[in-house]
Amino acid sequence: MKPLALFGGTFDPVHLGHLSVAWEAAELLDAEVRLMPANVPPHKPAPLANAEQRVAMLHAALQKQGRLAVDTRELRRGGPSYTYDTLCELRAEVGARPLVLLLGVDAFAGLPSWHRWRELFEVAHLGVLSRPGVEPELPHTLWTEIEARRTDDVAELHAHPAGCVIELAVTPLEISATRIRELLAAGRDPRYLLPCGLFEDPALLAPYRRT
Ligand SMILES: Nc1ncnc2c1ncn2[C@@H]1O[C@H](COP(=O)(O)OP(=O)(O)OP(=O)(O)O)[C@@H](O)[C@H]1O
Ligand SMILES: O=C(O)c1ccc[n+]([C@@H]2O[C@H](COP(=O)([O-])O)[C@@H](O)[C@H]2O)c1
Repeated sequence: MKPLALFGGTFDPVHLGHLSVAWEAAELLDAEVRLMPANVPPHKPAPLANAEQRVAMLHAALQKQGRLAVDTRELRRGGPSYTYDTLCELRAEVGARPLVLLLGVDAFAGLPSWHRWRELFEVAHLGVLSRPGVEPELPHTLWTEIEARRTDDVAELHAHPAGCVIELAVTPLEISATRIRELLAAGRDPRYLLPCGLFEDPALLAPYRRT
């Protein structure tokens, strides 16, 4: 069964790095991919753009394509966006359909600090996306947990609902939301780091510009 993959993030703002890796993950895994904005990201300062503004940017970014969608369940749930809770909610909806949690290798390295992190593997597979400029040393506890779960065979992810870890070598794009916020705050125009839909309405990038 075609997996459902969730790519969670703060998306403050969504940028071409997010879109490109999500798109390639959809191709590599032959999966339906949803971008899922966090309400309150558990390990980050509060975003500059509020939930409504971040969703508006995601919709503007995802125009004119049919492969990537937005899932706003964490915003509707409110409170801190613990991924384990989200995946359990999804598991109850999709039955035995394979679920894949997509995350960049920087986020993956921090997994042992996540809420109920070892139980994540019971509800989903993990798809770890390479990210340029980020080659973190994985903590020993994480290695131990993933050793027997690693695979490079996508068929394994289609055959089981959860439990595998696959590395996805995606095209490296050294783009971060931090850098984009810095550029916008400095009055610069990061035109080709962001999806063109974000420039269609000046209100979309207003949270990051100094007036
Ligand atoms: N250029 C990129 N290549 C690969 N993965 C990425 C890239 N940018 C973000 N990600 C991944 O996307 C997910 C959501 O990231 P997030 O929304 O925090 O963006 P960010 O650019 O890392 O933001 P910030 O700079 O504010 O920390 C994380 O799993 C992160 O590792
Ligand atoms: O569940 C957790 O404890 C947890 C801790 C840190 C991050 N996450 C999730 O990881 C995703 C990426 O987070 P971030 O901070 O890189 O935007 C986002 O969906 C967060 O909700 C989840």
